Amino acid sequence: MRLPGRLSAAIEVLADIEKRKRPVADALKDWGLSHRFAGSGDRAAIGNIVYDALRKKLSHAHVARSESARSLAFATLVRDWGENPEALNASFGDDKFAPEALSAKEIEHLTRANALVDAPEHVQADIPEWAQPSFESNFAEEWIAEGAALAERPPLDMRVNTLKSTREKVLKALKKTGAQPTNIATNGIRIEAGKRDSRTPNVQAEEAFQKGRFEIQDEGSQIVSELIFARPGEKILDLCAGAGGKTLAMGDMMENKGQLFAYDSEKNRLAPIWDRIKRAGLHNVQVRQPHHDDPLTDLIGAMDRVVLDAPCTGSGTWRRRPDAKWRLTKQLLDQRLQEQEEVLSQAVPYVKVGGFLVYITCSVFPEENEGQIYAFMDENPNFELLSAGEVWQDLYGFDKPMPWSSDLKSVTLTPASTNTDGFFFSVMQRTG
Ligand SMILES: C[S@@+](CC[C@H](N)C(=O)[O-])C[C@H]1O[C@@H](n2cnc3c(N)ncnc32)[C@H](O)[C@@H]1O
Repeated sequence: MRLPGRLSAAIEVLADIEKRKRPVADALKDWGLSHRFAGSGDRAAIGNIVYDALRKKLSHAHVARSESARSLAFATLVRDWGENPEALNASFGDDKFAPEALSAKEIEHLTRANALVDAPEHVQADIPEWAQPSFESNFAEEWIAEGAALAERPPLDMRVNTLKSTREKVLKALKKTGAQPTNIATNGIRIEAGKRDSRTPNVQAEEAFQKGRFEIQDEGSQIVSELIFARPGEKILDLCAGAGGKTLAMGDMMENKGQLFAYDSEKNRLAPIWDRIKRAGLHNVQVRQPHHDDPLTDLIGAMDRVVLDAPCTGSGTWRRRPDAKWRLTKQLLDQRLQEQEEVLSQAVPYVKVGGFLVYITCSVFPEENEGQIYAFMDENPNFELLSAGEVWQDLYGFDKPMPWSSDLKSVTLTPASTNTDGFFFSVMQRTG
């Protein structure tokens, strides 16, 4: 397929997503199944147009003066991919798969200079209007830039498993992909986001991945995992372990010594963890599944650290899941806040006196972050907020990009500040 056919396909998929309110991955998969002639390059290019269109849905619609699937797709090509509208029209001439050519009016809109100057601020930031107060309170005058950075394409990040390899060796194995060391995370590797129709390399097909020498993990997630400061020999409960991204990173930091307990209230979420543990060569992880008898009673009062990678809105990952950005509602945020309160109080009994409670989210909303831990400490005066700064300086020194911090203790990573996904990290010590 050439670009005109790919553009038509992207318009079809975007219309399907809008009409049936379905996740983008499902809509793309269905399109692929019903168009088996399309090659992997076509699918990647169509996916890129669809994801880019959704990332900047509001600003594209403002510029194009229409929210239609057609307008979003064309705006993506002109604003993000640098296509010239007249040249696009000319390329449609002999292509039977091309969409209808752009009208003079459409071209006028798409090429208007400074088209976002008169746009409402949340449109400039490409975030839902209801989320504006949260962004403003978190990021002050930087909030539009922070929103806009969450609307860019993300890189592909990997964490080297030091139990099995070194960063140098994995970099060598992935040389042809253009992989480079990450800027902040100690053992991270990054393949920068491509432009236009470029394909992300399938690193999971590499021998180094199959042999457990690296895992896919965003650099922000790697950084918060390092900040947990898991030490060899400790006992640590990962209470919201899910598929085990943080579990694996902690296991590596613990050098396979001590005991890690991985639990999640949703059995299905734990499903990938066994394979991942095995591939990583970890021997010190016990997976505990939900059970009608409490599966964690033996851990009460015994944990050096309890890690809460809490259920959250995922607003820090909007670059990767732009459709979730538009599906999120204030009601869903309120639901997550309730779950976070519950999981925080659930964690308390397992933390030994002198031990640490780590609270992490992949959200940039202060309600889910500082709001939760300060409310928790009001209720639990035997927990004291520590500064993540010291560990940060030990690990990364002073010359790396710095995260946001409203209290100089907890930290918020963002695409605009640390060039990572958005993450919140805080650590509290149990004093009594
Ligand atoms: C952000 S995800 C965890 C991601 C995972 N730690 C990783 O790094 O791949 C949050 C997880 O918390 C789980 N969860 C929600 N409420 C919980 C609860 N009360 N107790 C334990 N797990 C819970 C969810 O099922 C979900 O898998």
